[in-house]
Amino acid sequence: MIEIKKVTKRFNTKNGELLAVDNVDLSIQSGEIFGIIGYSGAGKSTLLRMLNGLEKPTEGTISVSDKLINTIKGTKLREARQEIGMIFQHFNLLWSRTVEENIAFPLEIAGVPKSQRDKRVQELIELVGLGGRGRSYPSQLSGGQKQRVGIARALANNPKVLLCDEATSALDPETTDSILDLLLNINQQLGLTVVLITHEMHVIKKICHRVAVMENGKVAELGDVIDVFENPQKEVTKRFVRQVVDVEDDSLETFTHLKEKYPEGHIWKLTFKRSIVEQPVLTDFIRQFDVTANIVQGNVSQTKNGAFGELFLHVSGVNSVLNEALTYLQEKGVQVEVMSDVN
Ligand SMILES: Nc1ncnc2c1ncn2[C@@H]1O[C@H](COP(=O)(O)OP(=O)(O)OP(=O)(O)O)[C@@H](O)[C@H]1O
Repeated sequence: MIEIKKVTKRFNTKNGELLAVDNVDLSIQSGEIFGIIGYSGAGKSTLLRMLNGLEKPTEGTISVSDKLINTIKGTKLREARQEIGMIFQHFNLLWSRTVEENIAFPLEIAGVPKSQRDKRVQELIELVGLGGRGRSYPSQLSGGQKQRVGIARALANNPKVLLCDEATSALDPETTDSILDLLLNINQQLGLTVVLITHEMHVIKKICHRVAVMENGKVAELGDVIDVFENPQKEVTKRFVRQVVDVEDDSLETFTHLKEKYPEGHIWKLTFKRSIVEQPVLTDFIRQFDVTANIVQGNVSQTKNGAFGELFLHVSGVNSVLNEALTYLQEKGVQVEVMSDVN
């Protein structure tokens, strides 16, 4: 769907040449939610803006739906852009126009007749959950509602790709989640390809299938979100993963602490990989075996491709039953470490 080949972007500044994007190769599949994360200045916005021709690469090629975005101009570029919607951190709405008029704007530019326009606007208002707010002005809306208008406007011409430039960075955590849920729904309902840039790992964790980590204009790491979370390679990636999961191995400290707190019984450390947490393994384990088990500490993260993490259980019961229970968990694919028999 999107092919970025050997793309470099240099800017001429008064302090000389600045390398913003450095020889990037990326291939983004149709229907995928692809995240690009990096700190300020990493080159994310420049890369995103090259995807709809707002910037031209200095070297390399960019194709979206088989159209070479970096070479086409004029009408051809305008037509190609109708297939690529974009939303922005600060919404970029027209303040003197109502919600309906904002959403209708790209349809007017595309020459869609008024009756079709009105119908499409109403569909979009429903799709983004803004029913009843069509006649409001942007100044009368909350941040989340403004971004919903931005999304409706970006979808007006039925694009194949939606580019999201820090779309939730100006929103509070709860509103961020509701906008991310909306993006996820749109991706599933319409099969839309979504490319988003962010500096928040939470955003990547919640909705992306794959992620590229950018640093100094280069892609430092690339992979399925769950693989990157489980096994970050580069220091920059580890820093991002730490925003949402503590990747330091603090098991020993945890164990010492738990042993003091629970002098009787046993402490088991359960490690879950991928989607196994979603299976009712723990419920079955407690139902089937005559053991007492309490979750005393845990850090399980849900990503788009499954969950992973660790749980510390305090268990007690007859040794033979405990052994059976342990075997059951291991057979279900849960890694169990008996940290020590403390009684
Ligand atoms: N039009 C421009 N002219 C000159 N330099 C630019 C221009 N646009 C971006 N840059 C520079 O290119 C580098 C990459 O910027 P870019 O905005 O792509 O990074 P970013 O990762 O999106 O960061 P941020 O989140 O702060 O926007 C920065 O050093 C920036 O100052």
